[in-house]
Amino acid sequence: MAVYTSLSDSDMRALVADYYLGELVSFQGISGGVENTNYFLTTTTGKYVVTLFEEFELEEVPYFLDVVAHLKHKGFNVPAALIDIHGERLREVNGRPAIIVDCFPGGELKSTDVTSCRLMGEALAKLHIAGEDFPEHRDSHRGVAWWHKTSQAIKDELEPAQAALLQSQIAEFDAFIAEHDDLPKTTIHGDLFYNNTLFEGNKLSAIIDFYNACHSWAMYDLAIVVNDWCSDMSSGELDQAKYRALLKAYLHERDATPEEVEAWPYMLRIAALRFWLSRLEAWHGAKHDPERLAQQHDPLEFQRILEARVRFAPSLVPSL
Ligand SMILES: Nc1ncnc2c1ncn2[C@@H]1O[C@H](COP(=O)(O)OP(=O)(O)O)[C@@H](O)[C@H]1O
Ligand SMILES: N[C@@H](CCOP(=O)(O)O)C(=O)O
Repeated sequence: MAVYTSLSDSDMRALVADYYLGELVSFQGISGGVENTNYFLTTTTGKYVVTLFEEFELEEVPYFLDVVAHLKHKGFNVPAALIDIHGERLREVNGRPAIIVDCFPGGELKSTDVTSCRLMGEALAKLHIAGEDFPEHRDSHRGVAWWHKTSQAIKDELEPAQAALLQSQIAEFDAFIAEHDDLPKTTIHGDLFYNNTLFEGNKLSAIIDFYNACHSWAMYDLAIVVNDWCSDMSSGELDQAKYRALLKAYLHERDATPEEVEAWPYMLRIAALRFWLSRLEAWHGAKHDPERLAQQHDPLEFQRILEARVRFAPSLVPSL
């Protein structure tokens, strides 16, 4: 279970007393996520989620809270931090930065289908348009500099063919992006896997977990979404019906420029590489701790997706 920082009953009571949330009724650690500690919290006024940030220090968190506040202001169902009795939205709890947000209705999808892919494509395009005028521009903490550093640091742990694949893909992307530094950017989610959405029946009820948000290429974010929502995880291959539904809905809301069409195959590959690498890093970091290792996502899934996109990367537009 991904509860890295445990909260006792008295910790939680003290926390709740600092908000206008009535009395504590119950709380329970949330399994599922791997980055932060999350608790479901029930009080006499409703249901909430407490998040303790495990990867960021206090001063790094406001950017992410600002992104969510911006999108909420524009009408998206996203988890904005609640304000406490001191007028603050961010505090430290047991040494970690912490927030409380509303708990949204709905549940995680067990798997994606054509309908959910269509809804995601439409919502993602609207998110990208809404993020264009967000004034804070933060680079990704798992962006170009990170994948250079991490691929170097981890290469000796890999099979020679894996290390060669990583290096060749990074070099190919570097060469492409050096010639295309004006590719459209916006505020992106950066980790919009289907387990970061909630659905009520056939309705997308919320988008959560904005802690990989950054200012980056819209096509990179779209590729992150496509690789997770539209891939067969056992082979890495794209499900063409889901893929077409997601792209058609996205492009209906937001036109792609010719440069974005050209960038698309590179983005599919580098987006796969980014998650292969973060999973490899987490896997190797946890390998001496069986409990933590058991919580990690399988790196091989994204190696297979990358290999599949190297074999065949579809174009953005003629697929419709
Ligand atoms: N605001 C929320 N409303 C409802 N469920 C939530 C909310 N925030 C998190 N969850 C649940 O907790 C799980 C883990 O949260 P997530 O933010 O993905 O964790 P992590 O930051 O570790 O990736 C989600 O998959 C979802 O089921
Ligand atoms: N989506 C990433 C992992 C991000 O962490 P999570 O806590 O949202 O699962 C992946 O699948 O590698």
